[in-house]
Amino acid sequence: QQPDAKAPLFERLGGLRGITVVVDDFVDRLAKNRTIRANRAVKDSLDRSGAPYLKFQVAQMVCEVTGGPCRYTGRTMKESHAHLGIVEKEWAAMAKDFKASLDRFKVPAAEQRELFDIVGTTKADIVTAR
Ligand code: HEM
Repeated sequence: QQPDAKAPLFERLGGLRGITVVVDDFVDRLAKNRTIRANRAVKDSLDRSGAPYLKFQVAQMVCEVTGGPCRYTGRTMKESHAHLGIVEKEWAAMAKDFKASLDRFKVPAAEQRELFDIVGTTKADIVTAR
């Protein structure tokens, strides 16, 4: 028997402790990423609204969608990204940073895949330009 294999993804990610550590690292990478910062609207928004707010909202969302006890209260993905004109190559850059953060904190491949499948469902609402 492998009881852990059936635990909610939230728990397999280390709960809020694990999730907040990964999200903290991820948002820092994203905010420094050259491909991401080359998008003027994204750069201005990151510089203005700041990482702490984003970290809080993203962690809250990841907690909820992985089966944790949180309730996401932020704006919808469409509302918060449509004005940014995010393109495919910026999504790819984000995905790379995301993986780097998950790797850094040794999240196993299966959990990474599961999490990225969930995150991927937001893509159509986030990548709205070309
Ligand atoms: C290329 C990919 C992405 C970029 C460049 C990006 C950038 C941003 C920026 C700049 C904001 C602040 C918008 C504003 O306040 O004007 C934001 C908000 C947010 N993003 Fe993203 N994002 C990306 C992908 C994602 C993904 C994949 C998720 C999670 C599935 C996500 C979750 C959020 C959340 C929860 C907020 C806060 C919403 C609110 O203000 O209530 N983002 N993002």
